[in-house]
Amino acid sequence: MNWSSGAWSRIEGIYARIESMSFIKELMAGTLPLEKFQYYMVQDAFYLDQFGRALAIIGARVENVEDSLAYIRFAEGAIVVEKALHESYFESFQLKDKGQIEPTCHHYGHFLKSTAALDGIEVAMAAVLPCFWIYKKVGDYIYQNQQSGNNPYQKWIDTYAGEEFGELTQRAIDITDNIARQSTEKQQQAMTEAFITASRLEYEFWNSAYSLKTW
Ligand SMILES: Cc1ncc(CO)c(N)n1
Repeated sequence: MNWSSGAWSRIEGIYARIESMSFIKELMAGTLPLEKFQYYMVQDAFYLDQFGRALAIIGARVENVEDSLAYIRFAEGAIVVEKALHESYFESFQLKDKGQIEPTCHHYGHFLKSTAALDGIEVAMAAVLPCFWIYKKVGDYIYQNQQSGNNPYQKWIDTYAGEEFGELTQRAIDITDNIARQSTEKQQQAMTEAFITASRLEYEFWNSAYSLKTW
């Protein structure tokens, strides 16, 4: 069995809780209060900056040149492509100022950056994987189950349910599985721990937006 299949089986409970979160249900129905989506967008702009940097660090550290290129491209994608999505949202939802980074985003972003910089490269890859994989799953879940054809958050849904994001996700899974095959049992366990932590933080990220959590 691939490392990723075993790791995903460890977060099935967390993932099931994500699908049933109020934030996700209301995003899918298009009824999520604008204030909560705005909070999410502002925090996600801070998040993507940190995620992009974590990916760039992995790209710089990984030995295989093809893998290095893949992570450098993921970093570019996180910063450029998603920023464009945010900028259009900042415009259409009248978000003027950048706001400030709140506790959950701060925690998650710094977890990713410190793991990418200081832990083994295999652990760093495992830590960033839920960012791809959970969003892909959630994007597909919403896309397949939504009822209303007139959703103000449709662009967000289409980005993550789209084929392009699916391809990036699969590439990240494959590279991480490949690294896992070259790792010891102990390293693989550390990978799984980091994968679980990041998945918990994905849950908390949406949860904090729903409750508008501040310092
Ligand atoms: C919190 C979070 N995780 C993952 C993604 C997808 O890259 C995102 N935009 N935001």
